[in-house]
Formats: sequence, C-alpha cells, structure tokens
Amino acid sequence: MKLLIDYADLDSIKELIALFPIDGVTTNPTILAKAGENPKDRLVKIRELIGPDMDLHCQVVASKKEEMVDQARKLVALLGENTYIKVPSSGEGFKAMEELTKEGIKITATGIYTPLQAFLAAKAGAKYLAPYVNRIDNLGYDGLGVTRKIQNILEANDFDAQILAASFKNSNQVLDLVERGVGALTLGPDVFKGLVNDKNVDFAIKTFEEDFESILEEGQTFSDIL
Ligand SMILES: O=P(O)(O)OC[C@H]1O[C@](O)(CO)[C@@H](O)[C@@H]1O
Repeated sequence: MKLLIDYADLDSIKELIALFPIDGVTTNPTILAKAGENPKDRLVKIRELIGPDMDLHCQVVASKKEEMVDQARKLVALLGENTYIKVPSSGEGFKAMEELTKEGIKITATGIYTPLQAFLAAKAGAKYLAPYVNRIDNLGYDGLGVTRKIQNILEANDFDAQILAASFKNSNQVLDLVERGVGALTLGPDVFKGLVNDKNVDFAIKTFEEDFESILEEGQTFSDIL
C-alpha cells in the first residue's frame, strides 16, 4: 500500500517526508490554489523536492476530452515519468483516459462518488481510482462502503487498477482501509499527524527516557555507554 501526501505546501511536504514512510504527493486544483503560487511553478517545485522516483499526481482542469488529453501530455512532459494524471470520472473523462492510456500515460481517475464510476474508469485503463471517502460520508452515504464495493469490482473483473482512497478526515476511516489493504491512501497533514497523535505514546516514550537517564552519570547519554 502506498501512502501519499494530499497537500502542496513545500514545508509541510518536507516535514511529513522526514516523519513518515511516504511514497508521493497528490494535488488537485483546490490544493494548488491554496498554495498561492502559479500552479505550474508549484508542481515543478514539488517534483524537485520529492525527487524523480516518488509518485506525483496532478489534475487536468478541463471538461472536454481533447483539452484534457492536451493538458495531460504537457503535465507529463513537465513533471516526468512517475507522474499520474488525474482525470475526472465523467463521460469526457473516460474517453480521455482511454486515449492517454494507449499513449502510456498513467491515469488516476478522480471525483469518484459511486462504484460504477470506478468500474468505467478501470475499464478505460486508469491505474488508480480515487473515491472521496469523507465527501461521500458527508452526503449521507457510506464512503468506506463505496470503497469496499470498488475493491470487489476490481477483484471480480480482474482489473489492473488499484484504489487510491482520498478525502479523509479521521484515523478511523484510514484504519478501515489499511485493514482492507487498498492500493494507496492520500492524506492531508492533519490526518497524517493524527495517526500517531496519542498522549499515551508520548508519555510512554518520555517515561522510558527519564527512567534510563536516572541511571546515567551527569552529562552522559546512552550513546556514550554503548
Ligand atoms: O474532501 P477533500 O479533502 O477536499 O478531498 C478531495 C480529494 O480528492 C483528491 O483530489 C483525489 O486525489 C484529493 O487530492 C483529495 O483528497
């Protein structure tokens, strides 16, 4: 399972990479708009920061197939091989996915609220399918249930595609899909930090340190006596 950062702030990406086992970064137009910089420049900076090997997912912003295809080609030329182009899971989007897949461009189907959208995107060749877990919950449906159904569809049809679950608001949503073993999760900084944000853990670690320090001589550290 891959773990991705759903954010475009460079300091936050740097911090999260230093703390967690990260495989890449996802962005969308809203996330890039929040970064407050020309989106092209910001994407290039993210690529420079994470290096050529990590995955970078970035989205086309168009409603017509031809424009989506054109933008996708430009984004891959700009950001390199390990770039996934996020294409909306709409009628025009499915046709763009087919064409881009034939060219060898890797697609993340985005904007997925229903299992049938995911089915069509997988059939059109998408590598990743991004259901919006929390946004589906907010509509009064079951985001995790939709994601499980998508996984059943992938298995039953022997599709190559994997789930890249998106739109999380809490650790419990994450836990459910980690247990289930989907292909990838993308999380914002707050949700990432919430995964290990437990005062009991901090207390246990601090107590170990204090107990051990009590048997060391003044100014000595564990490294000195090893
Ligand atoms: O509900 P949110 O947090 O805006 O999430 C929407 C999600 O869709 C995506 O665009 C799909 O990859 C993510 O970047 C984002 O997590």
